Amino acid sequence: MSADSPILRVNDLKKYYERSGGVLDSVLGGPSDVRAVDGVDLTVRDGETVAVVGESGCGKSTLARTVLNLETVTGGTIEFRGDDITGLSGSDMRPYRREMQMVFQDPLASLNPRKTVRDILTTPMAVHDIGDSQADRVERAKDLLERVGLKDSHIDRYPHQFSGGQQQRVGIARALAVEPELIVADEPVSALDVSVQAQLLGLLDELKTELGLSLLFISHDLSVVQQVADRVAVMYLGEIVEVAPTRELFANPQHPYTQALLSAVPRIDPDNREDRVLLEGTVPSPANPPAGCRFHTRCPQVIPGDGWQGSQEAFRDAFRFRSRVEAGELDAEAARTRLESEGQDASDDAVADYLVESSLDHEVDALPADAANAVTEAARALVDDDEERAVDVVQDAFPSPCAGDPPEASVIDTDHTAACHRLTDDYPDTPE
Ligand SMILES: Nc1ncnc2c1ncn2[C@@H]1O[C@H](COP(=O)(O)OP(=O)(O)OP(=O)(O)O)[C@@H](O)[C@H]1O
Repeated sequence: MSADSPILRVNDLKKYYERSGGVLDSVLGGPSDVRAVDGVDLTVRDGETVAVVGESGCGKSTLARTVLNLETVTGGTIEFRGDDITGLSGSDMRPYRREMQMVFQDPLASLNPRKTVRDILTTPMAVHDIGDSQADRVERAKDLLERVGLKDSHIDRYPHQFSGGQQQRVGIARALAVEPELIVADEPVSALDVSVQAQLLGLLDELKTELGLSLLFISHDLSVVQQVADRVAVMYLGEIVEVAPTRELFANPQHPYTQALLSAVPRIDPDNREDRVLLEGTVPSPANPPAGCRFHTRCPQVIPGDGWQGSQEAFRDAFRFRSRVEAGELDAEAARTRLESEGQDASDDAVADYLVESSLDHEVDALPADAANAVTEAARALVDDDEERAVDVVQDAFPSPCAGDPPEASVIDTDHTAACHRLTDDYPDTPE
């Protein structure tokens, strides 16, 4: 191991889950893998807390587990202090298991209900030859309990005899029992009340400083991340889209996804609510991620193709329509049933109009004339049950470079990179 190397470095890390082929898969030409983590580069330096944030389903937990070799790696490498530990298991992984410990989201589920805290803390010590005797290990366990804010007299309690916050303290003590260098904490406070969260975040920070620990901290909650992290990596659909020192990320977010996540945090900049960016819809399936920039289907700043005559807002509206057609979300028959049940005109023209009106934020007339025609034509194709033509029409009418090549990471500042086409020279800011 080299002391100069970062404690953890992952390079182009991939974790794909195989999907078993169902009926739908055979129709669609075979199952595609779930690309939960898809080419992640990430470094944790000595004594640093790096947070990974993103919405549910972005692959954060999979990244945490894969880094610890708790999942089989599909591709890429994991280095601990410069040693390649990719794919190690059993006795080869054992020395590293001691150095890299995990704290889980649900403390109760992660603690054996039939064991006392004494067993929970001393067993891993015995496994890793820590302590000269069982008596020594028990003394260490008592010290640990005090260190995490519990009492040494708690040593003979069972997990269910503690509150949620206390259980998580036991979970942290267990991780510390083997004197690790790195803790990977997966949503360690999200199951707890806000006041308890604050206490535990304070504890983690104290322990980090006292023990010189490094932390990889997984969270969906940016207000939590702001309190604990030195650097933040923003994850979307299996990829890291932006990395920056925490203060820099909050002050100067560059990726539209980061901007949207930040604007949804109630505590940040409450006087500036008009800047709020709505993050629409949910994360697309990692079995079939969008081409190009994976965020483009939800991105408020999706770049118009050459020749677009309208505003950015109008393009966003038209592009959202395109994405919904591509995703098969516009159901002409359901629209017809609805119109019929409401006693309204349910002719083909009326159904097409309904599909258009219910999918656009603004009146269709607010689009440039060609675009309005394309939207109407695609809706008519859907009414005619010709989805393929509808997709062709919207793709021809509303091209975007964001749906082409994936964006490369641009360097914004020291330690700050973001991967968005808008940040490259090829696509300077489009005027509103
Ligand atoms: N064992 C598995 N088999 C198949 N797919 C999986 C498996 N584990 C996770 N996935 C899929 O991988 C993707 C990423 O999941 P993951 O739990 O890592 O995301 P996350 O960002 O941690 O979300 P959450 O906060 O909800 O746990 C999801 O689409 C999930 O359904």
